[in-house]
Amino acid sequence: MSNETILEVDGLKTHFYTEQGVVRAVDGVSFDVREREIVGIVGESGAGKSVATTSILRLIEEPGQIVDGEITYRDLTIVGFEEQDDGTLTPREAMLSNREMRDQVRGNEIAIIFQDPMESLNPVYSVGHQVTEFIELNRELSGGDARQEAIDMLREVGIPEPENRFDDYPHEFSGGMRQRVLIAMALGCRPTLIIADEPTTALDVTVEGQILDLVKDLQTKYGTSFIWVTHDMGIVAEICDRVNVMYLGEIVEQGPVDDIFHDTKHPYTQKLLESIPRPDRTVTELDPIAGTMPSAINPPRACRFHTRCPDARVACTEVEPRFVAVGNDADGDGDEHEGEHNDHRTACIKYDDVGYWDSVPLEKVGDRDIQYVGDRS
Ligand SMILES: Nc1ncnc2c1ncn2[C@@H]1O[C@H](COP(=O)(O)OP(=O)(O)OP(=O)(O)O)[C@@H](O)[C@H]1O
Ligand code: NI
Repeated sequence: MSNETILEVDGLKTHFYTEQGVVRAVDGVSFDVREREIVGIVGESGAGKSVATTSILRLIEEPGQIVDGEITYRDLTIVGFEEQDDGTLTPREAMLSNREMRDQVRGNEIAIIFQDPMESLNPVYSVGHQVTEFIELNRELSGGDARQEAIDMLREVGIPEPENRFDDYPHEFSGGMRQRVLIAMALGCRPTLIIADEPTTALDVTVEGQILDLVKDLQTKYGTSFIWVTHDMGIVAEICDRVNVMYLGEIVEQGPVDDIFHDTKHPYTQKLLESIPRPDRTVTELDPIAGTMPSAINPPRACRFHTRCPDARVACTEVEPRFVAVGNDADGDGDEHEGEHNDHRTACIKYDDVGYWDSVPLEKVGDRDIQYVGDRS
């Protein structure tokens, strides 16, 4: 069974023009979302996960700008450019206006849930009022019908006695309950896709587990697709169907969750997997990924992960990795085309025929030697 693709992101670049330089927050990212699936975006802080998802809703603010790529939602062009004679890119005619984004896409087709419910909920209005208003804004429901729908949705997300809690204010709810309210709000608009940006990060593990269970149930019941942003591979394992692993503005590996976990290709993905919290290890025992993420203003050339990669060789500082299909070579004949029928892909030159294996490991050459390697970027 293969579900229809509803969202397609192709070569997206979103940059921030700051005094320090151009922050290449999202730098050529491609992925898609199909009907009824939960797609993860995972990576460390600063990888570009939030910038990528806010780009989808066209909520990027100054000094940020979407500078290249295509984003298509069903037959709607959220982002699209055409090249002018002088080589510059200008928005295509078909690209939705800001008004069309507001009226046709945001809320009613694609809804977003943020990490901190207190930022999304207004402290001076009751929870019930806010859910009702949001539903009125995004659906053809008003007055008593919207109120009833709000109550139904609050019940649906597990708020006990929603009629009695309707007039309570956000501060009268616990963190987990507030997160449920946001899910009720999003769901009440019957969107096709919900983008959830680390919505369980602030919650304790038990409450987080309850929210994840709730989302899985609702996803099955309503058939909503999700993009789930997280830094935690454990959460990816729990709820995602497919996942995109992001590092420094790029996707380094993508594919079905089973493949990513059991046939891991990219060394960065491997590191993320090793850092999953486990009951038998305390937080301080987690394997941290060595070093910190370099700046997105001057990212390392060629493979951006080479400065922290345990497997890095000189070639990794020279050759820009291509995104290659890495599906199982089931018959072991080394047929490189076999993988093209599989949607497991990675951007690591180990899996491309560009000289990685003949190259000298970086640890065997001093840092200074690297600077003399010809710049190919
Ligand atoms: N308004 C802004 N101005 C300048 N740089 C920005 C702005 N917003 C984001 N960035 C930069 O873009 C990069 C990606 O940020 P983003 O928030 O998408 O990361 P993230 O993967 O969501 O991280 P986290 O897990 O911490 O939420 C970072 O280098 C960040 O500093
Ligand atoms: Ni973020």
